[in-house]
Amino acid sequence: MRLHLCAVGRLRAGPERALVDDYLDRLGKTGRPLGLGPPEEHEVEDKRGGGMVAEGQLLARAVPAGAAICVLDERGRQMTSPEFAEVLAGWRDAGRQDAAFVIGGADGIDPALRSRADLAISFGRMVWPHMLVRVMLAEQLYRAATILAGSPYHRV
Ligand SMILES: C[S@@+](CC[C@H](N)C(=O)[O-])C[C@H]1O[C@@H](n2cnc3c(N)ncnc32)[C@H](O)[C@@H]1O
Repeated sequence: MRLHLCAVGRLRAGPERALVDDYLDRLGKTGRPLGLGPPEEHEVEDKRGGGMVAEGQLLARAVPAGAAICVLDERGRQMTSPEFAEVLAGWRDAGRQDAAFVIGGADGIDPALRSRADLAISFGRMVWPHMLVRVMLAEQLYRAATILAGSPYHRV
């Protein structure tokens, strides 16, 4: 199952870019024998000031047809890392070819796209900047792969 990180905004060179690259690289290596990955990033930018709706349309185009969709949203479900790993394994075992993880822009994720999501997850009730959410998502995807691989990276 390919993993797609679909996000508003370009992550330029800097600490967040370096962290995302590192976690996605590790995820690619750990996930391959598990049938997870390779991870791909899809960055979208609406230069016409169309706001959340225009961003939602660009994000929707970045989501592959038939993909399981998980939106990142502070109002979503808070889950443990092993629970998140189980969700991924469940989608993979159900034969999903793609899973897309969607991070919105300053105004959040358009309800039209949100309503198509299989899952909405929250990294807590506080709002985080989208670039930090991308780092946290990359880390949690890598962590999920290590949990499914039985590696000692994740400790309770
Ligand atoms: C700056 S936030 C926008 C918050 C916006 N006010 C809203 O209503 O969604 C940008 C994106 O980061 C993600 N995000 C921010 N905080 C989050 C959290 N606590 N949990 C999950 N995702 C979060 C969401 O995808 C959000 O669309």
